Amino acid sequence: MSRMSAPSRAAREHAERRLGALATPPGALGRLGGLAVQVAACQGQVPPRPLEDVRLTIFAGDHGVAEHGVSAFPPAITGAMVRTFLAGSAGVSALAAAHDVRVRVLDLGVDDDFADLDETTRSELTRHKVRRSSGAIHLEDALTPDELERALEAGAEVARDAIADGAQLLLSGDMGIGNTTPAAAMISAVLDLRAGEVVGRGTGIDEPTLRHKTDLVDQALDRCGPRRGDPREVLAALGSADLAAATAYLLQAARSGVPVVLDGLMSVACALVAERIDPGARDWFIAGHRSPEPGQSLALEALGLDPLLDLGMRLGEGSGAVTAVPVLRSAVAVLREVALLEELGV
Ligand SMILES: Cc1cc2ncn([C@H]3O[C@H](COP(=O)(O)O)[C@@H](O)[C@H]3O)c2cc1C
Ligand SMILES: O=C(O)c1cccnc1
Repeated sequence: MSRMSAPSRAAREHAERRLGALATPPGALGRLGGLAVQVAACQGQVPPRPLEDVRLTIFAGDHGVAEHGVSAFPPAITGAMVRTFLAGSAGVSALAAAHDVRVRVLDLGVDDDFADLDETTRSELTRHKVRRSSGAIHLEDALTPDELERALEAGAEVARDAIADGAQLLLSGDMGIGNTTPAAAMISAVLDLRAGEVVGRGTGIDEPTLRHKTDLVDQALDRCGPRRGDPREVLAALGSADLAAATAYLLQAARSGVPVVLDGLMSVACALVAERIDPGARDWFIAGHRSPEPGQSLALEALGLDPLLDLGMRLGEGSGAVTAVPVLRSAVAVLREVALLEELGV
């Protein structure tokens, strides 16, 4: 049974009336207007509260399929990048610092024991760890049923804890060499497409590698068979611990009535699965940006979401979502602070 409720219709209508009454020509704020109305509807409050507490969770994990020649980079990069997030010096770290977004990285399935980290950092990083790497999806399921349950519970708990601690807006990010392969497989399965329409170049693979990656995704889809009709089976067969946790995180945010900004391919693949698990979740999702990955645009279209930014970014990590945060804050500011036309006294 669905535990999803819709954003407040009363607040939406109130926000639309306020938007229409602002001291601006009708429609002059463009998409900022609709965005402000969406935030007000999600918060159930007009004008909406400023988005002060904004948090990104990066779900990290390795992928068995990455050992089979689908990425331009080796799997050892995943653990190295996790250490870079912890040091605050990754691409997304710079963006998050610029836009006052708190970043948390969690190891759901990195093929690394992080024995070099101090005990506090290590236990915080790995407390939700499900396994080291996930199954190579063209050969075997990514997760056992028990691992899937643990990953789903972890993602939900992370969102619940952040919200209980005051988060007003959540963002989801990813780290895991090879993860554009399971993400493309998940999107292909849900949208019932062959891999050729969905698979993209990820970190920048060449033409022969792209053909090989596409073949492996088709093999994974064939192996999955009719189970692809069930979104949870899609996560277990074609996903990973990190992608399952990210899906549950998005779902929990929606169920708790907190809006989420989506990022690139991985985040949007998880959002698509979340919407299939609990229809209506998408009303709580805001598409931060468009990635050049074809699967990301296909999934956004299926979700009925129009991304805020289109900067050609294909980094992942939550970087596109973080870059969209100032646009969202701008939308909230205009609905809160702009005078009403009637106050002009003309
Ligand atoms: C140094 C480096 C930093 C990254 N940060 C995010 N990704 C991104 O690239 C990976 C997905 O692409 P593929 O499926 O082609 O491997 C993921 O780790 C994603 O987060 C990175 C990749 C690299 C190499
Ligand atoms: O769409 C993304 O977020 C993306 C694309 C390529 C590599 N990493 C992430």
